[in-house]
Amino acid sequence: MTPNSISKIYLTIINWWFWWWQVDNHQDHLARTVLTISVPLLILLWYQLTELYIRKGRTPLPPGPYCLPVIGYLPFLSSNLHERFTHMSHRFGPIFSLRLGSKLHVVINSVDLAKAVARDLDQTFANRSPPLTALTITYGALDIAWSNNNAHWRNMRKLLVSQVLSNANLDACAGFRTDEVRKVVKDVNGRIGEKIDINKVAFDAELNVVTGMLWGCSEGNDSSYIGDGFREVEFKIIELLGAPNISDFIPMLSWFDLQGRQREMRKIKEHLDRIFDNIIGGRSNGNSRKINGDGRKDFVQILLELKDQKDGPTSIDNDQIKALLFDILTAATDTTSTMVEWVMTEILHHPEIKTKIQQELTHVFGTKIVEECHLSKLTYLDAVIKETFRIHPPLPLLIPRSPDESCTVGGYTIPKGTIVFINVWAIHRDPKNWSDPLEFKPERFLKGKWDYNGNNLKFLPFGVGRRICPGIPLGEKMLVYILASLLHSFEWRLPEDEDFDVSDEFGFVTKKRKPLIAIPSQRLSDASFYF
Ligand code: HEM
Repeated sequence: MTPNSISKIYLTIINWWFWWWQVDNHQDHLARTVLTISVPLLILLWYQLTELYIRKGRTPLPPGPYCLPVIGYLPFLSSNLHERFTHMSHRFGPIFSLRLGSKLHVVINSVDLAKAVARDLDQTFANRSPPLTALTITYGALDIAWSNNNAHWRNMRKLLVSQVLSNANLDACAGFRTDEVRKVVKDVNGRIGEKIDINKVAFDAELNVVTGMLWGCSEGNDSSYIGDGFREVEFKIIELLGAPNISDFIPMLSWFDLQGRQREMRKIKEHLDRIFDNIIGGRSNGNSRKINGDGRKDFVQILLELKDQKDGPTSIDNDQIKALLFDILTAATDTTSTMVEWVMTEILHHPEIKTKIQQELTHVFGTKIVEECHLSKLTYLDAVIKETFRIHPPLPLLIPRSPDESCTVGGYTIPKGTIVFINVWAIHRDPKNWSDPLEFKPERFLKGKWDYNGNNLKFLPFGVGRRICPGIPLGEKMLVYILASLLHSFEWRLPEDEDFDVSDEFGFVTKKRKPLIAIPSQRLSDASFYF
């Protein structure tokens, strides 16, 4: 049946219905009322019976709450999705499903089932199902994070890992990190006794390191391209990526963009587009192609050369370059600064832990400034960072995955195209996995071997399987370097009027609800280390 004939039938029924209601016949009154109520009920019953019939003999869907027709469970979701899902897992079990609008969602809340999805069926569950805001900002999922598991994704990920995040390149770019972290120490020293937004300090440092690695210049530099206010732009992007959008759940409404989310994201995309066009345009004018001081090409240069090899197996186009630059900038900055803020919050909340970290720092660096080459000796600080990741994973539901065929997990069917969350927040706080899970005890990470590579499925702050974060080596280095420098060079205290607050706010990156503001004082006796 064509859509045209369906709409004709639909219009005829509506016309007939209205005509009947307008007939002034009192005998029809009761019949009309009964029919008006019973027709929707019959449709609902028919829908449920059809579902039952289709599913007869098949493994059932995971259990879950009752969902309303059309809108599903949407009206009952609270804003802190990670907490809500964790509560629901206590009621429905380690795997449950819910329909949001017309889309089926499944939430995985246990180590065993996370293993089934991200290890045993890793290949099947390697697709994404990007929300419309993500499609808008990534040129239609041409980036890495939102792309499906295909040749393009493999090519982009390989490029990032081999050209930006390889040990050789990270070693070669050590100068960027040293310069930026020293700049942080100098800037903070210039604001002794003042209130400092810790997230901003860390964000700017990470942004400068990453732009340095990508196109050789940092913010505040004439040729940084990024300009002021990138942090605010990025916060807006993260907000839009995590905010529920009716258009995603009820696709027939997407055309109207009722909440204006796609419109807002399109504006941001135009802004970023201009920045990336400037960078690419600047290089395309022949002689201004950028080579780093030591003779190595920076990442933009490598990408442009690949672009020149038109139709080659690894050639890429302008939009793909921009999507990749977008991914790296946003994936690296907000996560790292959010974690620096959480770690500093927990440390200020636990003075005995701060003392232990500073003793370790004094033991390793004496009264001198922190050097990157000795960071691996900071085992206690490393344990504190890991414990903070356990309690406050910045992506508590990771990035949702989607199976490319129907499959069975934990005895339940997960249909092709379902949106699947791995609830790392629940796994990190499950008493089956951790003793006293709500207590902040870094010592638990001093025993045994813990890393961020998803080897132990009780601890997954960077994800697991083939979609695991490729930025672990850079993220880890920057976190330890910034934190060690802030804590070795300065004493920190909260402003008098500030209460401790460890509450979070769910988002694509889940941040502290209230930004951490702290006041520094000098800690090193030799003032020359601050300049
Ligand atoms: C503290 C720092 C960071 C944290 C906590 C973090 C966390 C994560 C998480 C949880 C994921 C999703 C993994 C999954 O779905 O299983 C992810 C994906 C990703 N991250 Fe990171 N990340 C950090 C730093 C970085 C850095 C520095 C980069 C790059 C320079 C980066 C690039 C990416 C990319 C490209 C993806 C998508 C991977 C894919 O879908 O194949 N991240 N990250």
